Amino acid sequence: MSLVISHLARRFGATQVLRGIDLTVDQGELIALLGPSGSGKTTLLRIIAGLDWPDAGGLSFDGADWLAKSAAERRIGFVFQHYALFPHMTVRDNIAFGLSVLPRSDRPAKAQIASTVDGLLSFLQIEGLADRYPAELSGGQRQRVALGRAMAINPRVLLLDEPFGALDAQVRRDLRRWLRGVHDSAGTTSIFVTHDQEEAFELADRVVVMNGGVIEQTGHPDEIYDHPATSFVARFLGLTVEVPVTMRAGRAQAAGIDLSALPRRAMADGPATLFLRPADILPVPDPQAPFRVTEIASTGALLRVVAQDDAGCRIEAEVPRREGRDLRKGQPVALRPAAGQIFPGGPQTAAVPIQTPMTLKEARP
Ligand SMILES: Nc1ncnc2c1ncn2[C@@H]1O[C@H](COP(=O)(O)OP(=O)(O)OP(=O)(O)O)[C@@H](O)[C@H]1O
Repeated sequence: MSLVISHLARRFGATQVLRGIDLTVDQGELIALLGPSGSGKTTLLRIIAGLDWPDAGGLSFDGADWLAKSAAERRIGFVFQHYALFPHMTVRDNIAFGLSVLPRSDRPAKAQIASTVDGLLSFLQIEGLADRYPAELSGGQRQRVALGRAMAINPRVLLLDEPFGALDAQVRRDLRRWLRGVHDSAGTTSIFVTHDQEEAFELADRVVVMNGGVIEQTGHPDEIYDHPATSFVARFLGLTVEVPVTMRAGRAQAAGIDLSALPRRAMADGPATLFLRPADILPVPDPQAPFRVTEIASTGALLRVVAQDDAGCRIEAEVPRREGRDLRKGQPVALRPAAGQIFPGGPQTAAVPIQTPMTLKEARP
């Protein structure tokens, strides 16, 4: 019972918001749509929900054409960022709502609805809130209730649009774990939208990274983290240090940076860009090195160390406090990246998606 999205396109006026989305979501999967603002995540979710229609492409569930079905016929559960609970109804009545407005022929008997709601209240660990009104709940409690309301109709697919976006960090973390548990026990197929990388990685079975209306990469969180497929994904996932390098006979070279540990790769000679995470760069005191420490600042457990060479190349590293205790401002340092990605092309062209990333971490020289 997969949800199959094929070549989906959507334009609003002159703006092409979705440019050919292909994605298959399997039964029971928890998928995160991750991407910056305006990348088309919500538009895709709304089309799946039946709240909007594409200009081209297909959408089917379990072989049935969903574009020919109304939102109600699709039986989708939807949770929005801003709690859409009915303020004049208790939690119990809010959760019962979806069932109590079904056509008479499909509507369960009152006692059946009450027992479904009791079951959900207990499953979602919100029994104590049953008789409260939304105004008497915290933000986190409201989102639990909103999920209860979405799940009451036993949805084929559960869609969550930044469900925790309006909540503070600690509540978000608690709710994430709670949602993952609920998802696993209920076995629902779920798709949630977020622009929070940590949230996507902690929650999802698979992460779909979107940018400018296309899918840049789909994969298990570890796969995306370790092997970003494009320079966009690399930047988005924190590989924010970009160093121009030259590829020669499969080796990356950059003045003053020790890339000797990097493996030989089957890449054409010429300019390329090395993408590094600040945490993967270790500055090591070395009197011969052309880089000098220009800034050291503590962020708590980590030291943020900036090193610069005479040519103006500026590289920022994050070093565990203990490993960086010998570093001093003005000191010459050699830079030794422990891991990184290389994409062909200089820094200007590195923004163009390239399909052949190079992983330095696991490859052998
Ligand atoms: N009904 C509409 N009419 C015109 N433009 C729209 C409409 N809905 C969305 N857009 C535009 O489509 C683009 C994608 O919007 P969408 O909400 O899908 O992005 P998003 O990735 O969910 O962003 P965010 O994280 O900010 O919610 C934006 O440029 C937005 O302004």
